[in-house]
Amino acid sequence: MRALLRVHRTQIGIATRGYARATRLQRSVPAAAAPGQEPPAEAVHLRIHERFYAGAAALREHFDKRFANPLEARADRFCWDFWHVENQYTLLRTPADRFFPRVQYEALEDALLEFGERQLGCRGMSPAWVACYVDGCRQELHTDAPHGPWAFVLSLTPAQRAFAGGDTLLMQPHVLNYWPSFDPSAGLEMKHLVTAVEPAFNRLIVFDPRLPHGVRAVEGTRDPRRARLVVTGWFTEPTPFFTGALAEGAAAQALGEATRPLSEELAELPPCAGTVVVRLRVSGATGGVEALEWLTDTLVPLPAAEYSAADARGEVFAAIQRRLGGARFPPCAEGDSEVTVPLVFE
Ligand SMILES: O=C(O)CCC(=O)C(=O)O
Ligand SMILES: [Fe+2]
Repeated sequence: MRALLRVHRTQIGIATRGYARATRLQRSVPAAAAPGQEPPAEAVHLRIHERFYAGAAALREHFDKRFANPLEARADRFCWDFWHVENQYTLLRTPADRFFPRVQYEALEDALLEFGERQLGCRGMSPAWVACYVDGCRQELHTDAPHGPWAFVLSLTPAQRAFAGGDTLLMQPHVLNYWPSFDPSAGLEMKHLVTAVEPAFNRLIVFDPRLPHGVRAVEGTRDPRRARLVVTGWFTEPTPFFTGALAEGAAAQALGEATRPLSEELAELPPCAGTVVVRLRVSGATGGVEALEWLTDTLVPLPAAEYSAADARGEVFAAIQRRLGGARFPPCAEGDSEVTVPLVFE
């Protein structure tokens, strides 16, 4: 057994935040996860969801109408900020809530919020941008670490692409920890260092904005109607929430009793940074946790002399599994519940 020497700045995001009852999600409780589901072997920093939004074509139509005739000086064409930071960002952008009609924007925001809550344990999102990339527009590598645990990019780019470039570029995690796996016999090229995701229409990309990322320069069209068009923002406020039969106060108290010792235990484990979201399936009959479902995991071990990266993650996940898997909620005759718990390590 290794000695657990290091104390680090682990913080469980639940200590300071309110509990949320996600009533509107109750109808969509998914099938039970397998009991004792194994923790993820590796962090996942990028998720891609095709055909994300049922209203994507209507958003596109709104854009197309506004820019249909370049000879028409409609007031609502005058909306873009040409955002240029030398050698860093060049694009057209405008706040999405002012660009789209209110009802359309709110429906999009609802879909994103529901996704964020259900899939990422995030209850909020930043105000979204609409961004348009004509010839020469790009974003050079950067990170958006403070903005929230996940960035999103929803593409409204025409399916028939009239330009080259425009991919979202995300540095592969191994590049940030290069030397342990360095192989002097192998050369590496762009595709080995960076993951490129094309802006396919209605594709939602969700990624860990701590990883250096950017947008490959668009080449080939100066027409906004044929350009790369995306809605972007960040999911924020990782907060526990529950669905099902449990009463809010009882759930909060029981969860607190499990997370307090977990927090203390994690503070003694090797330092890690990232967000782990786990969903507990709670039996109404017994109040016990029947299954843990690992929703997301961007946990990266920080260098610690006495731990390998795999050991560090293993210890952390074992502690979470033990403490949260052993949580006891009050039995509840009305049925089962789900408790979604984001754990923020910083
Ligand atoms: O549009 C993209 O693919 C990425 C956007 C981005 O990284 C940003 O706006 O900070
Ligand atoms: Fe970014």
